[in-house]
Amino acid sequence: MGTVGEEEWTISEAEMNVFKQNSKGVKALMESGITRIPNAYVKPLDERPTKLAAAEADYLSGNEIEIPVINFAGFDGEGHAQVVKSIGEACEKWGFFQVINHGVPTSVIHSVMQVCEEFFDLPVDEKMELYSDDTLKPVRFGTSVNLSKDTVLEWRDYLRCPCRPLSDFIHLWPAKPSTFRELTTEYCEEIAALAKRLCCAISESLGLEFEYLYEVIGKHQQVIMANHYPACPNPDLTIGVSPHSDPGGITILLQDQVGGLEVFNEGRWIAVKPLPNAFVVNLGDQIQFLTNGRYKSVEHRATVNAEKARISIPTFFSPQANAKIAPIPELLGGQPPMYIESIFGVYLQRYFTNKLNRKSAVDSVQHAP
Ligand SMILES: O=C(O)CCC(=O)C(=O)O
Ligand SMILES: [Fe+2]
Repeated sequence: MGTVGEEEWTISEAEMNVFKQNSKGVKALMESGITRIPNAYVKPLDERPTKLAAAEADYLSGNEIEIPVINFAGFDGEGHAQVVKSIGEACEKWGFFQVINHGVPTSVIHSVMQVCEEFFDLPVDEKMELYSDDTLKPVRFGTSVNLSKDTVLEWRDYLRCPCRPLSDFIHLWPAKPSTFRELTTEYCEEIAALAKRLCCAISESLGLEFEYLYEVIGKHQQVIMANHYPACPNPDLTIGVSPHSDPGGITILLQDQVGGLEVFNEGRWIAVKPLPNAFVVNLGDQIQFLTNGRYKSVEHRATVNAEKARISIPTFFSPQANAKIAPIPELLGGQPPMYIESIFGVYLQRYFTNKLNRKSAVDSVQHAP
């Protein structure tokens, strides 16, 4: 271990080698002569993931606060109204929930997790064939968030694969592991079916036509990401993914059992406890705009871990690039719209060409008070 100080983190050569092995993107940067890497991951004090006192106290007392867990089994039967009600409450209070008994086969879940793990385990050179630091390139292997804007790097590598229309993208997906395309396609189809049902449930909870949000969000862009957070020599000084809200419509995230995802709620960071085979569902910025702020996109972040690498696999569902997004008139309830109309593709481009910065993108389309 190197010397860990409050403000500075000097690392030994051995640790340096860990950096190089762990982050393939960083390896590429170093080879290109960038020298700021040794301290590149050390966040300023106020951006380190120290939990706020209240949340710490809850952990210690065993009185853990948890995001809602929705049992989706009742959705197609007698429990329908109750499921819709619980989802509505979770969206309103949290913007985040976990879903169990969701109908996606366990075998499909295990296969995609495994094949993503195998992808990250491939030799560096093979992954580097897909490497790009251009955040507008659809299929890519990358590191951190936006290397042209990040002042401190984030401790993660990722693989991004758009899925719709599949024929436009599948040939660009990783060819190795050899089962990647087949298993990921199967997973994408299952997740798409779940996304449709969730969009319908959320629409119903708002009193909208059943397929309203499916039509605007659920049936258009679908992008699967696999995030890989290597074990980190000093997890308190850095972060896997900085606080942000997702820019799109809804996100359905699969995570392994390591843990690290945290949600900002009532001024505290709440850990999302991994549940086997469950999905974490969260609302993106477009839902906040469409509902005039009744349902909000919620900030979340991923912390890293000293012992274990972690994988999370979010799938993002978003409107068409040319969709005009504005508060739905029937949800205004006599209030003025809080957001100006925006074109989703323009919003997204702005989001991805800037540094991840909490909810600053949302502010950009907010009406002045
Ligand atoms: O790894 C996680 O749990 C969160 C990842 C995330 O928020 C994202 O990729 O947008
Ligand atoms: Fe996210």
